[in-house]
Amino acid sequence: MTEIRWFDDNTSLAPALAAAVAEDVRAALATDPAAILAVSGGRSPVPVFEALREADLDWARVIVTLVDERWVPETDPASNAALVKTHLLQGKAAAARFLPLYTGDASAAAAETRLARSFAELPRPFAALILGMGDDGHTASLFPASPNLEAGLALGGTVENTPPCLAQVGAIAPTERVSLTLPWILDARHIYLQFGGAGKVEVFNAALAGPNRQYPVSFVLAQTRTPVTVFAARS
Ligand SMILES: O=C(O)[C@H](O)[C@@H](O)[C@H](O)[C@H](O)COP(=O)(O)O
Repeated sequence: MTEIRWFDDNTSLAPALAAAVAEDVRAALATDPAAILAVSGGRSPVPVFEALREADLDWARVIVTLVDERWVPETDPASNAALVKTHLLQGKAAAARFLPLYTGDASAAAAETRLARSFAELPRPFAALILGMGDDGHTASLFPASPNLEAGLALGGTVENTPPCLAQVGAIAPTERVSLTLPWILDARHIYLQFGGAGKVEVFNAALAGPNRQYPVSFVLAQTRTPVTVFAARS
């Protein structure tokens, strides 16, 4: 269920990934009143966002949300919401509705119930979901160092018995994060995993070997429920 598409660099990868995601959203809008797109933060998605925002879609029927968030307000440079608003929700895509994860609660843990209510109202599944991957094999904010990684992976869990969002603390000091849990990540018609650089290629190959808590992304690659297309840049 995992296809791998190789590119020389992120510059050549970005338009191809944007086109694939746009096609998934378009297909969802052809049958459903709204399409939900979940995206990751970090540096890699920026050129993808800037290509995707120009896609000819009925953006007014698209809901964009995040796969994870650092627990900071949008005024903070670490905010994924700010990244998405700056690079994706511009131009044609400005018409989309945005569902942030940062709620202003004192902590991500305090916001979990509120976030569960927001996600319960979303039509499912996600039309498309874009994941990144860190040098340590993390994806979303499911870090090997997270003390509650097991709760985030919720192996064997379903969207019915697993909260959509869980705080991930202690993984990245000093910022607490909130992450979609794995069952909710997998509740998508199509998952895209994007990464680049020789170091990450090595981590990716290790994660391909099979499910391994040392590389949380491996649980996305090992599952057979949701199609995964990897967009990998060699440099
Ligand atoms: O909030 C985040 O930082 C992301 O969701 C995170 O999981 C990201 O996808 C990876 O860390 C890769 O980040 P880069 O694209 O910057 O390498």
